[in-house]
Amino acid sequence: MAGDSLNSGAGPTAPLPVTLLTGFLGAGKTTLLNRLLRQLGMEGTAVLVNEFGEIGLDHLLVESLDEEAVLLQAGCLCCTIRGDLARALEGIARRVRDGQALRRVVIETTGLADPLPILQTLMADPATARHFILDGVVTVIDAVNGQATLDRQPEAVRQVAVADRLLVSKADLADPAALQALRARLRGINPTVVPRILDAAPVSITGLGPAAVPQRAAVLRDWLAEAAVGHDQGDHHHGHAHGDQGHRHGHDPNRHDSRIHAFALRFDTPLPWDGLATWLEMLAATRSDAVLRVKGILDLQGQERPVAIHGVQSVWHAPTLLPAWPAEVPRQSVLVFILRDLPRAVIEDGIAAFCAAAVPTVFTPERAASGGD
Ligand SMILES: Nc1nc2c(ncn2[C@@H]2O[C@H](COP(=O)(O)OP(=O)(O)OP(=O)(O)O)[C@@H](O)[C@H]2O)c(=O)[nH]1
Repeated sequence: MAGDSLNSGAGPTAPLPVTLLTGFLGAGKTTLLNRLLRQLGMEGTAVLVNEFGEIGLDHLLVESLDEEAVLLQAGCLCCTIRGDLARALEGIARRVRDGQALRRVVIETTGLADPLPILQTLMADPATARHFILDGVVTVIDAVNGQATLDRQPEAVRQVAVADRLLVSKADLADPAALQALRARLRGINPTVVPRILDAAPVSITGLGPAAVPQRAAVLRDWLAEAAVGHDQGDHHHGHAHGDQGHRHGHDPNRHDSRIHAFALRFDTPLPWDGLATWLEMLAATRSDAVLRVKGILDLQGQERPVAIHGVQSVWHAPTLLPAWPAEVPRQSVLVFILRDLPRAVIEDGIAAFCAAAVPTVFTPERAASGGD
């Protein structure tokens, strides 16, 4: 069963992918959603809209949703979320059982929402985790107000930090220098994602993996390439799991961002599942306050296929075996960490120590599901 530990239970069958669409108040989430819902491939999208305040209006502003839009009860999604969101998703699962051709869910959060409790609900609630899988977190940042929002609002920084895709809106209203400064700041908070400007070009908010269980090699290739961007920010290449101990801490010039940082680690030789899983579980159990999100594609000892893992604070989704390594991508593990007040060296040293001490084992999903031996 998902939601307990990294070694617990097999994944659900054919779960509906869920995209979390965040961004601060007025950033342009609804505008983007309206545009996306008209795009090919977005048919069968159920939209959950959450609002802050007495009267919800956004669901009226989201066009072309018909019966598929569900307005979550007024109230801050991150505060009152667990029951409401789980119930709303349960309703969607019921509709699918009744034969409605729903293919994905988009949750548009209130601008004030902290995305983490929402992610936790998706993964920790057993019934929810059976029917749904997190596809990705998409965060919209307003090019005009983004900097000021990040200065003032810690939740906006968290929205950027945990994002799988960063989309900058209102670039048409911002001057180029300001836009550049904003992009640099976003890269500082989350160097594992390349911010994209929202312009007339087609944009996708789906298949962001690894949580999406990418079935297409192209998705996996793009994810690995983008996550590797984290190396620009003082990362280094790990020759092997217990290799180089050298490291640099991310130096963030923005004081309001400085508690949260994201980086990617890369390992060229196959990792021992037991050592890595034990370390990650221990980390999540003891420092769930500091571990906002972990995601990765792994090359594991004794396993020919890539394995996707992802966790939010102390909650882990069951590891997923992906179809194959794309031909043109070097086989290597990429692990992305989004941390608060936890030095990168703690992660690097912990992984190195646990992997060095691990007895070589063969990873299989069944073995991971049974908790190891
Ligand atoms: N010029 C310009 N205006 C935009 C752009 N994106 C959104 N807007 C405008 O910004 C305003 C807010 O956009 P919404 O899509 O309602 O923003 P939101 O994030 O859903 O807002 P809340 O639900 O209040 O958090 C609207 O007036 C949009 O027309 C953009 O790229 N350029």
